This record gives sequence, C-alpha cells and structure tokens, in this order.
Amino acid sequence: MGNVGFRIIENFKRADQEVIDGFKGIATPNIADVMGRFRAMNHMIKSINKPGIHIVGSAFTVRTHPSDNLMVHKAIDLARPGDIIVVDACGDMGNAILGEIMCHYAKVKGITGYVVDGPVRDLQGIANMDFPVFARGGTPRGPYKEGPGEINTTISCGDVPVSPGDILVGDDDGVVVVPKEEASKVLAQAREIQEKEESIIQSIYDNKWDRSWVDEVLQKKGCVTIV
Ligand SMILES: O=C([O-])CC(=O)C(=O)O
Ligand SMILES: [Mg+2]
Repeated sequence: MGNVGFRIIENFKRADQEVIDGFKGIATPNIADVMGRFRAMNHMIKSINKPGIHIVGSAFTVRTHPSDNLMVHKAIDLARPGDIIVVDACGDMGNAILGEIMCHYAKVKGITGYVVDGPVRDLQGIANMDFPVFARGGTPRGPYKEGPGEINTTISCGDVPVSPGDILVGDDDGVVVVPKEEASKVLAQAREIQEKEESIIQSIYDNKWDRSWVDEVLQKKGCVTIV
C-alpha cells in the first residue's frame, strides 16, 4: 500500500444493507453483551444530541493528528450515504475536530453521523439540528487543516479497533462496533438477547421471575449468610 500516515483508501467492502438495517432498534448493551462485553467504546464517547438517539451505519474511518481535521473534510467528500465517519483523533482534547458547518454538509450528503475520539465544537448548534454526533466533549478551540492522516485504514476509537465497513451502532448509552465479517451472527444473537430481556421484564410484572440463580451463584462462591 505505502505512504503510511498520509493516504486515502477509497474502496472497501461494506456489510450487506439488510444486515446493517437489522441493527436498527437493537440497543447497544444487547450488542455488546454478545461480543463478550468487548467492542463497546469508552464511556467518554457520548452523544451530544438530544436524548433518544439511535444510529446504525457503516464505518468510514479517519485517522488524524490531534487538533487537525484536513482528512475529516476529505472524508465528507468521499463517504457514501449511510456511512458513519469515525475519527481517531488520538483522544486528545486540545482542539475541536469538527463543528456545526461540517455537520450540515455531512447531513446534506446523506451521511448518518460522526463518532469522534476527541472534542467537537458548536455544541448548541449541533444539539439543535437533527444530525447525530458522538464525541469526547466540546471546546471552542478550532482545528488546524494541515494533515497528515489516513482515510479507511483500521483505527482505534474509544479503545476499540474500527475497520472500514464495520457496523457502528450508537445510542444514549454509547457506541458499539460490530466487525463486518461477524455481523450477521452478532445480529442474530443480539436479537435473541433483546427478546430474552423483554420476556424477563414481562415476567417481573407477572411476578414470575426465577431468582434462584442468585443463591446458586452465592453458594458456589462460598458466601455465608449470618442471621
Ligand atoms: O472550523 C472547522 O473546521 C470546524 C467547525 O467549526 C465547523 O465545522 O463549524
Ligand atoms: Mg464552527
């Protein structure tokens, strides 16, 4: 490939649209639970939109130096409708990686949202528009536009590896990353968990939730009850 650190990869495989769409309505904890509780981003990467958000899309990855957004601007031009632009800005909180103008442009291009391992700015403007952004926080300090950086290489975002084409799901809890090769299996298992949780909640109200497992675990671990 060559030119490590300053390169753009335009073509990569995305998961089937049917599989991507399947994650709509599946809560992020149910997806993380079927991946060994891994692949959920660090809790610092949070939605900065109004509560009630749920997004699903295909990862379009960007790696930048802290405080620089040249390659993010290029990514908006290249990403396809339905992609989520995921930015590894090294978790550095020095300068915002994007702001509301870049959100309006991405929205018009049909991009599903941004996930940024770093800060953003124009928080009020973004919160008032219907465009999902997940980030580590905000700062008025603006980005530089010098590069270098990479588009569509494997990055780290919120302590999770993200490859181009992986499926991202984000909601008020945070963001999970589903490897594209495993996506249909993870989807089937996450659906099962979601149905199981719905039936547990119903059984609570029917006064039928079997709690025997709690004492079984305590006994197995050697816990003593003193009366
Ligand atoms: O200056 C920038 O590149 C980021 C920004 O504030 C915006 O997009 O509104
Ligand atoms: Mg701005």
